[in-house]
Amino acid sequence: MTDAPAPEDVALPDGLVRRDFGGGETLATEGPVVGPEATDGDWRAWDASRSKLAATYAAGLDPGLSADATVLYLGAAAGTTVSHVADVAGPTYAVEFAPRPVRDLCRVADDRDRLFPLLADARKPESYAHVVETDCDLLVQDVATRGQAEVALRNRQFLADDGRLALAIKARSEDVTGDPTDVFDAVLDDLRDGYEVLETASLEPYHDDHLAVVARPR
Ligand SMILES: C[S@@+](CC[C@H](N)C(=O)[O-])C[C@H]1O[C@@H](n2cnc3c(N)ncnc32)[C@H](O)[C@@H]1O
Repeated sequence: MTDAPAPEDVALPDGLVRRDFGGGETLATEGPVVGPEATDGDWRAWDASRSKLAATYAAGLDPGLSADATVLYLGAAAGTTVSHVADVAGPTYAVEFAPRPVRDLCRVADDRDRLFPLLADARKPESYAHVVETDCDLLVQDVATRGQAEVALRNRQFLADDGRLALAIKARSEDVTGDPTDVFDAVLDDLRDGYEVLETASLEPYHDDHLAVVARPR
């Protein structure tokens, strides 16, 4: 593992910029508006307090997003974060198992021809293996559920050998009462069955008791 650089030193891919919307610099992507968010022309503010992936950048980590990357996103909810990912990346498969947010996610995808919503359980990758490309460049995981390492391991099959996993571990989803540090260590230990952990960083102050992890398949 390496020390994370300062957030402003993390190189951003084409399509992702730092921009001041009036309250200081924040990340921004260009695309159709989703819900209440600050905009400037076609630029949309990507708020770290509403997105673990944006907070991962704010923590000084490079999650491996790149222009035209093929992305599998697990735990898409109503599409807040995955909309920004699809503004930047190529084909973006968005898995969410709760029907209600998927309705909103489908509306977000209506405006984006590279975003493909999938109503599916991320613990059962066989249910979407016929749709999702293999050799994905990036696997983003933000599923607030027990067994977060196991979900990442089961979906490793979709990643290219040189792909990246950008995972947000929520301690309380694994163990409500456990010390978050112990919980993170246990999840990272399990994750190492299939991944080499490259960088980790706390997502505070944006998201309490969350750890960002960037890893690659091994
Ligand atoms: C913290 S929210 C995700 C927020 C979203 N990533 C964003 O930033 O816009 C976690 C989501 O994971 C979903 N989830 C939990 N377990 C899941 C599973 N096994 N398969 C698919 N989605 C799951 C939940 O329904 C919830 O919408």
